[in-house]
Amino acid sequence: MLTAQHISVTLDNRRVLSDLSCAFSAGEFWGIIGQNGAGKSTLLRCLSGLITPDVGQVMVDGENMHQLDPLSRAQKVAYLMQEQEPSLAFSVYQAVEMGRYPWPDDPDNRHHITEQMLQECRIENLQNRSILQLSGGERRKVEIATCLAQNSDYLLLDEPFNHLDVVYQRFLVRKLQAISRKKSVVMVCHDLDVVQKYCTHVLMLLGGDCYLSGDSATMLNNAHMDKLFDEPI
Ligand SMILES: Nc1ncnc2c1ncn2[C@@H]1O[C@H](COP(=O)(O)OP(=O)(O)OP(=O)(O)O)[C@@H](O)[C@H]1O
Repeated sequence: MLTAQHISVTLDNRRVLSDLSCAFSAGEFWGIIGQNGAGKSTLLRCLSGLITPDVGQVMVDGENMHQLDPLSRAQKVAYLMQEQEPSLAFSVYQAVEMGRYPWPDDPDNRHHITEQMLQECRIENLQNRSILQLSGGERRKVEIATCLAQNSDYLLLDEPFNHLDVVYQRFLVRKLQAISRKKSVVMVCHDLDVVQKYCTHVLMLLGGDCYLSGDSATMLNNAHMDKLFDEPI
């Protein structure tokens, strides 16, 4: 289980998250929703171990996330950032292969998994291209394939559908749903229809120390939506 226990985060002297607790288990597909600036990405950064909360802790399978070495952490948790700007001219194949860095693969196995991921994510036609020369959607597909190649138990995805066409969005959400039957998938998503249709659980960040979480059937009602967005949607 991946848990945040009473975490508070301050950035630039502003309290962004306050006394937030949540828990994510295998077999669950979580949608994190909230207004712009509510702290969704900050929470994912905390859960991934990239930033340390001022108060509280993040635990993964009984261990303190911030006491794990980077490789052990990456074996547990894969994190797709909201936006990533590549600066080095790796090929698509090399970029996806890097997802395997936490694991001591032999070269054949690494090659096999990389090829498989390129195919599964429908990007084998891009494999020799430089990641610097891809369109926004193509690059997003590569970032997703890299994340999935990591094969971690917990997938943290910040707006994974950014830049993707509608067909690929539908393909991806179904893929994430299938993955979530064995692992834990936690995604920040602004598309409430997608969250309603596919997520088993929802975490709503309402600002300050106010948040709600539970199964999506209970959470996604009009009263909660009005609270979340301060006006009817
Ligand atoms: N590095 C930083 N330094 C200072 N403030 C930051 C930093 N990163 C984020 N913030 C602030 O923290 C708050 C939460 O940001 P965060 O990116 O977590 O929000 P979000 O809910 O993911 O928003 P969005 O839906 O717009 O992506 C915002 O007010 C933002 O301006």
